[in-house]
Amino acid sequence: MAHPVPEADPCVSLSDLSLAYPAHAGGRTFQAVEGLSFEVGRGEVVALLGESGSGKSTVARFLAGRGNDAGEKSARIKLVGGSASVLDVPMKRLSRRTRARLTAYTGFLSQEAGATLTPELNVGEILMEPIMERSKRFDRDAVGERIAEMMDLVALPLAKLQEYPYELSKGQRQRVAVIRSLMLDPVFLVADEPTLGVDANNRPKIVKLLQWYRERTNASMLLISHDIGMLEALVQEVIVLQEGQLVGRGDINEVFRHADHGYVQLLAQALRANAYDEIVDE
Ligand SMILES: Nc1ncnc2c1ncn2[C@@H]1O[C@H](COP(=O)(O)OP(=O)(O)OP(=O)(O)O)[C@@H](O)[C@H]1O
Repeated sequence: MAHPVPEADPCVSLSDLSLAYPAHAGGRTFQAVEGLSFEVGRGEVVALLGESGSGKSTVARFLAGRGNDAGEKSARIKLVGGSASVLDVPMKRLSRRTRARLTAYTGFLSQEAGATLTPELNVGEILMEPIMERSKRFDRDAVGERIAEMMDLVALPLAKLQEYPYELSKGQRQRVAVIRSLMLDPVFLVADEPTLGVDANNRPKIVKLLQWYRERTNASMLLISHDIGMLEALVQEVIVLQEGQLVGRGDINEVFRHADHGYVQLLAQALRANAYDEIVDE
């Protein structure tokens, strides 16, 4: 049985990978990703960019080992071509046990994670839950200190630990979700739009938390984000998808400066209009 290797380099490797959603309601299998090849080196932060429906979340969920998590069968992601490995674990036909081992090392922040916090738990319980599920024996003081440090970084007062999700603002809920995704010290973090829907004042706090985490742990990350502040602060390489295929890839500045694909040019223009100049002018 494959065991995840936390120090694997590359941390993620895809070769000609194709992913599909199963046929349902009389429809046909839908191929969401086609012939995708890239690597994420150990300690590297890669961003996946692309328009809505280009396959970013599908890739993210699959690589985080959560391709089968969705309740409905129709939302389960199938590897239908090529190969992928994460922390040296081949992703084809993952057994339940191997998947559980892998997800102990890979953090996942789903899109709109803040909206899916368990309503019956207070923030303290929500943050402790991943640790409690793993083992009842842990150093409470050390965990408490880490939670306090992360709360401080994202400017959440400790009093919030007693509050329930409905008592928090959307941005506060999202910050709690980001902290939660880091609670098990993932060596590989997959984050789908971590700052989406968070107001401009609070977005840099999430960026700061992820930067702090990376500096502390040298974790590898796959980020889906069109947030300039986040790309600028964290990302070395970008991968651009369109209709499930790779249409641009490389150093963030190079890709946008020398975009030879129509969509990449459009994306670069859109990002530039949102202060991307700050990056390219450096
Ligand atoms: N559960 C599902 N069943 C069938 N098709 C799906 C399912 N989820 C997504 N898709 C399809 O797969 C394609 C890729 O979707 P995906 O969510 O990965 O794109 P995305 O780039 O993350 O989009 P967004 O930026 O809007 O989140 C889309 O055409 C989408 O309609």
